[in-house]
Amino acid sequence: MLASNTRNVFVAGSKRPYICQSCLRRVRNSPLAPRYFALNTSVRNLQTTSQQIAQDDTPFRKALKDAAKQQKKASKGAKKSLKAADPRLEKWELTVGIEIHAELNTARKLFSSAATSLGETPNTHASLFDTAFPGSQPQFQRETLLPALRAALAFDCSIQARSSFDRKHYFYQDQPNGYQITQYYEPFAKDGHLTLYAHDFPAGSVPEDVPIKIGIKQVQMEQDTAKTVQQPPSTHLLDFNRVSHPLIEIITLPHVHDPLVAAACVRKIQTILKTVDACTAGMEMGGLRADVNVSVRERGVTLEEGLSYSGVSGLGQRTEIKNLASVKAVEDAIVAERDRQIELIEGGGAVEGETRGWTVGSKTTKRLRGKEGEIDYRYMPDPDIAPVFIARDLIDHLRTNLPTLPDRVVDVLVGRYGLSTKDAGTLLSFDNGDRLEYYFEVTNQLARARGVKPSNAAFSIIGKTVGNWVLMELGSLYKDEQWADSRVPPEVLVSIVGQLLAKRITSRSAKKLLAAKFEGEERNVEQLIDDHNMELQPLSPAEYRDLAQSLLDEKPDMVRDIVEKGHEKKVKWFVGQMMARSAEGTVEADVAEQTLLELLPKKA
Ligand SMILES: Nc1ncnc2c1ncn2[C@@H]1O[C@H](COP(=O)(O)OP(=O)(O)OP(=O)(O)O)[C@@H](O)[C@H]1O
Ligand SMILES: [Mg+2]
Ligand SMILES: [Mg+2]
Repeated sequence: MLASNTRNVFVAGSKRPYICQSCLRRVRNSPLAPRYFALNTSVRNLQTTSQQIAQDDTPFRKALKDAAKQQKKASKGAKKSLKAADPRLEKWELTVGIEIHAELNTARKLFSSAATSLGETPNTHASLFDTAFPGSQPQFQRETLLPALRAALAFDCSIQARSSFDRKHYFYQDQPNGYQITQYYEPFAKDGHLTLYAHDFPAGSVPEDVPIKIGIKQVQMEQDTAKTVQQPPSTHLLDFNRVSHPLIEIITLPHVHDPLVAAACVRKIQTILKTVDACTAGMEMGGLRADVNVSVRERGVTLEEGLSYSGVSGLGQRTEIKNLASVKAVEDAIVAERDRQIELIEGGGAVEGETRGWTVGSKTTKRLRGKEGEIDYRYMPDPDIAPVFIARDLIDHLRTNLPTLPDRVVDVLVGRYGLSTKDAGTLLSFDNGDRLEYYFEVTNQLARARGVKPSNAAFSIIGKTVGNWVLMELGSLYKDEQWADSRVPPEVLVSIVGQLLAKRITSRSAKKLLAAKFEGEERNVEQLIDDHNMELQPLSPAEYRDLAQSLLDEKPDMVRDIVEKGHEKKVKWFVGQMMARSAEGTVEADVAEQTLLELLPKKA
């Protein structure tokens, strides 16, 4: 039916057939156009319901989120044992190389003018070429290069003036052409790097040898595959919306020697891609997938017959763990595979070149196929796609207009916004950059409202205060929940922190206001302050002193602990008591603390 609606014509001067666009539209709009393709294991059961797959899409995303949550829980207990020093690691060195596949943020597919899709009705965003209709031809969409180039520039790659596309053959239901179009012989970007600093690691797990530089061998463009949705027991539904969505593959050199460094590396790549607006979504939404290649070798022993990869020699035999969908999975899979390989070698065995899989929450990687089962991809230049030439002025323009990269953002957060390096790193790594954007929005709005310029010293006081509220106070409200700006919009936090800085309310009142707005309170902040009589009516200095003194007199033991044993935290307990025992809006924590410190006896 499709064939009778379609005319293949040749454009003058070109040997390439192309599909007439009006035919294409007619076919797409035809009630006979299939909405999705479904096959069971015997490829018999072709079905045509569109709602079904749309419904299946939701649980898939939910499953990803649930898996991430479960994993977070499971990892809490495992954390300690990961960090405990393993004596075997003094003998064996781990080596890891990472391949990251990231969906580019583009309007069109890589080789057709079909629009890319983000959860739309299945099989509504695919051209004839995308579904490998006989005679259809690729039409490289030049603008898909732009996010790819921004990403490669952010990794300091050398952009190649000429690059080209190749066919990588393998047969699977999600690959309608029977080959994937990728860049094997001439990728568009080579020889980049990524540097990891202290702020790229969670507090408490910063390696001693930071900064760590990891080479990036190349960045290449390629097509994504169709999405398969399982319908047990034996049906697989295919959604071609994703097929030929432009991807980049970022390939690191085998320069990583620690699972935590691999995790930081993936996290940072994700943050950089988001910063330069190259990627549609983070790992949690399936927009980024990682393969890790793992080997071990004995320290201090030169492996004469060791393997080489792109100038790095003396390596142990690698195995590859495919399709990891979270940073934690990257870390855990590497630990499990490293330990498996060491055990195998120490037991007299040898590591085999294999492709392995990893399931969230499991303790070991699982063999998928061995060397003998490796596919011969039969790479060949794609004869239907002309080479790509990238002009120097385009590269210069993109480089000049690249958004500020994360390392520079950390410098600014520390230098201008007054945050600690740790808080700056935390802000940067949370919620795929959304919390950082929120922080900037609140701080800048608040500074404008108070007439404070970024060059002014008072700016960093505002920056520090907002940092505390965004990370600590809001952080504790969100706990395990997904971050969403809309819960407490920036202007609401601006209003709460503004009232606090203007000394119109105490920090206790501010926390109550924040919690109320977080829970969906509809009245605005001003109204709530009025309705609940929260406006600060500060005690006089004499009233502060009387209150503080009466509390100190009640607890002589605690006073002794503070004065003689230096238990400074107990001062905070007194501050809390002063606030608890007075009316809302009468005691400010910092004035209370100051009064207590003045009244505490001095050490003899
Ligand atoms: N001995 C080794 N130990 C650890 N990592 C290695 C070793 N040899 C190569 N690697 C890493 O393996 C990865 C190889 O990726 P590359 O895309 O070049 O090839 P591939 O994995 O064979 O191809 P495909 O894209 O089909 O998976 C790189 O990240 C590289 O650093
Ligand atoms: Mg690869
Ligand atoms: Mg690989």
